[in-house]
Amino acid sequence: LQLFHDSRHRLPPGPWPLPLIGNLHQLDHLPHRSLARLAARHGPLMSLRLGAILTIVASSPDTAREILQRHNADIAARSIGDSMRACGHCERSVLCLPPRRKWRALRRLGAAELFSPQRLAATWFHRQEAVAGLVRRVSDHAARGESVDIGGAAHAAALGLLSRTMLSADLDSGTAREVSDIVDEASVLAAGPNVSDFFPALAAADLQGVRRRMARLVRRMYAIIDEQIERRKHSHAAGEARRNDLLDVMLDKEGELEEESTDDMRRHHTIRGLFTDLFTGGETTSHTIECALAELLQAPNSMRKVQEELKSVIGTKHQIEETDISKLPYLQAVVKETLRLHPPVPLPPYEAEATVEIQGYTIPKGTKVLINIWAINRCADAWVEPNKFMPERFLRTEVNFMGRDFQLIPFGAGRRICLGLPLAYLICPRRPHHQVYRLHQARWNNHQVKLHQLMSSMDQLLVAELNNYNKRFTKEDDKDTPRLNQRGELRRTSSAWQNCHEETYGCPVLCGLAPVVVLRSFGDRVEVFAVSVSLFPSLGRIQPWSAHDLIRIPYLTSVVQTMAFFLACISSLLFIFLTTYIFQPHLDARRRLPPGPRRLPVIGNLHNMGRRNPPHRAFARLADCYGPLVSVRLGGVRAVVASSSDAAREVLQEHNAELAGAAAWTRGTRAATTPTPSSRSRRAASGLATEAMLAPRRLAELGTAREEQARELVRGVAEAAEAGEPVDVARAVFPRVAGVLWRSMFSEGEDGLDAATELELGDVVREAVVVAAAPNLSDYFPVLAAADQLGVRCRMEKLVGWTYALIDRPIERRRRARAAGEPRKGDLLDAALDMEGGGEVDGDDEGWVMNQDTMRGMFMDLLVAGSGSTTSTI
Ligand code: HEM
Repeated sequence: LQLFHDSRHRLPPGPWPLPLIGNLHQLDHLPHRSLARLAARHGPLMSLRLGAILTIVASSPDTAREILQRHNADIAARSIGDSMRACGHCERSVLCLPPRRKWRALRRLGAAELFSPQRLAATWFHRQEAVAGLVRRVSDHAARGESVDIGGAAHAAALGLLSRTMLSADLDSGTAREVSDIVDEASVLAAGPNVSDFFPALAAADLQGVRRRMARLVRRMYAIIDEQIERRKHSHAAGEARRNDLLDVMLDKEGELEEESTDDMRRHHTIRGLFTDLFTGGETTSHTIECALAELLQAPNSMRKVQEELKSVIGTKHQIEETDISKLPYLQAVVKETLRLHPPVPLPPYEAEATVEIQGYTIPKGTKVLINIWAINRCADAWVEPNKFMPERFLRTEVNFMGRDFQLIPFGAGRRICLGLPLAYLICPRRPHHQVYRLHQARWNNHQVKLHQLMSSMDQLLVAELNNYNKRFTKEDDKDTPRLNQRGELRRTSSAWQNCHEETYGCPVLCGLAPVVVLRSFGDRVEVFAVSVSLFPSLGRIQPWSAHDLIRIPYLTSVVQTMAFFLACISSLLFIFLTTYIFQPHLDARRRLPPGPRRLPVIGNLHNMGRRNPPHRAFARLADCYGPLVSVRLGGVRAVVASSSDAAREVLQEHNAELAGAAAWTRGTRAATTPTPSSRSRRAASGLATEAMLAPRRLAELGTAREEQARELVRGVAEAAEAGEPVDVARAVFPRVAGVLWRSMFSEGEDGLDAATELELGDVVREAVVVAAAPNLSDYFPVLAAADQLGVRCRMEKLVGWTYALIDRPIERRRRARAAGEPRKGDLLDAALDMEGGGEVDGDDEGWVMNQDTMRGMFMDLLVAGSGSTTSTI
């Protein structure tokens, strides 16, 4: 139904979604790449359904400009992943907050206290120290001929730098390691696919446990930040000098930024939120440094040019100043080219806060909007050989990443452009050049840099996971099984493996959905490939996984397994549903039912009903073949049709006591607001109606009103006939009949029901008759009734609601008149009000009470049944 709903909007083009999963099957472990491939086929503004979420993806500089510049006022809110809701973090995170007062205040604070030119100038020595420490570490390793985990070292240095800038102090080594681990794990959790993000209705269940794991990390991070806050408060209390850093400023402004709270999770929540975001920002910087070095190691020419530039500008100087950066154009070009090819945030997610039109297409309010920075930065129209690492391209162009040139937006653009851009701008160019310079001096042999050592420290987690797979899927005592050790190196346990060039692991679990990990060894070099065998064809192909991609294996698996679990649940339900309907005809055949046509599985005899003829005619034809008492199966409902006077007498006279219940198949149209009438309450209501409305005395009293209505009807028809116009008899008769019934029930004339309302009442009652008589899937398959696929109950509810509101008016007026002591009118309404509160409550479902609801139901039934049948007779 959602897909049907989408097709009615003028959405941008996109791949055809499957029911339930939408286009999820077309995404693989690197969604920005899969989306870029799809965009090449469907265009730079593309719509998809990711599970239940309508998503628009912008993949070209022009579409990004439209969204982040022209429509930025309407598309500036974040689409928040479920993991970010852990411990309410999204309510205090500048990353997630909607673009309103608090978000503006936090951004202003960050911009003024951390990233303003004055602040950055005042804190240059912190950066100098952090970089010097990193360089020392790298050169020590290099001097000893040891390999270095550059990602881990760069991340530690970035965190050190951030803590010095925010807290004017280093975190102790244990805490720094813990923060680094938390940030690593949190980034993986937040970036990994999560079923809750694609099916928000399931979010409460947190099926993959992502929110739970994130909550543990957030709580730990908040505890570390709280510790720093407490320390600072003690130092203030002890009269130590203020440091005027971000923490001091935020403590001063805490009163303005948050309400006082005694709740432990809400204390200092603004400081906790902002500091957590800023610590997380450090990861992007180390990722960039790592990628720049990885690219340089694979491009000897570029490496040589950087080294020569450094030699000529820096010479024998041991320390490099920030002012030197402007004299190093080639190094700057290397950083820009790295950010172009490897943006650390490739798909920032937004949400449309209003419906907007872009390039003639509609983006409805509430849609998720993804800016595919990865695809935009590689746009073939903007760049020559877009996938090649060519820093030289930036020596010839003024293009910059400050958010104005939309062909290069690694930091995003518009109102939500990266908050840390000024800092990142200063530290990114410095680090690679320090490292390259030192590596060169120490004659570091780049053969020693193994692929996995360039991974960030996140890969430890992956290695543990891979080992888990190995343990689970291979025999523990199998000596031939190569294992990855904790440092990510392959342990070769036998000579057989030494000679083997390819080995495959994995075993099919749950519908064959487990990943198969393939390790290839070429002499010294190890490459890791993964193949995922799944129900989804696009996941089934073999894909080479680079070191960076490797981390995604467990996450891809978890989402695929969760999806598989759901598919298994849904297919089981479908299986039960189908088998029930398939076997029902066989069960029927074993009972001594009246004769009837052969039933088909699932639909039973629905096909015998014909598409055009009304059911009574179809049943009459069946009676000609099978006799006056025919048994049929209408979907899931068994029915017996009586078609002769004898059969009717047996049903309506002899067995009337047992066969007087309402047909089961009226369930689908029964509006939720209508109380289910028990047979006793129905009997009571019909007794009341016969006595108070249809008694000869009462009918005689209303004779004049009926005659007046008939005269008006004839007058209307005659006028139309004179003018030569056709007359819709049903439309003319319905309001008259409904009007007569209204007067009989409530004794109200023009004063109670004016001509316009009478006409509307006629239309509503007429529509209710049509809706109730139309075929409805819910009547034939009661298990589907809750879903109301054809929307029949929903339509009926609207009509019933309108009529109930109308019926309430005379009831209210009469209550007031009776309270004021006005004389009784002796009509059905008076009789019903006399009985109010009375009834027969005997505990079982046969009990009933006369109350407002019973009255509404009774009056509505009389209106629909009375006017429907009378009009069709006329
Ligand atoms: C190479 C370094 C970095 C890159 C490439 C980068 C990239 C990005 C990108 C693409 C966004 C999303 C922008 C959008 O939604 O349009 C972002 C947001 C953000 N970044 Fe960075 N970033 C880097 C470094 C940093 C650093 C060092 C910090 C802080 C210490 C930081 C803090 C933030 C914050 C707080 C936001 C959220 C802004 C908001 O939603 O209002 N970033 N970054």
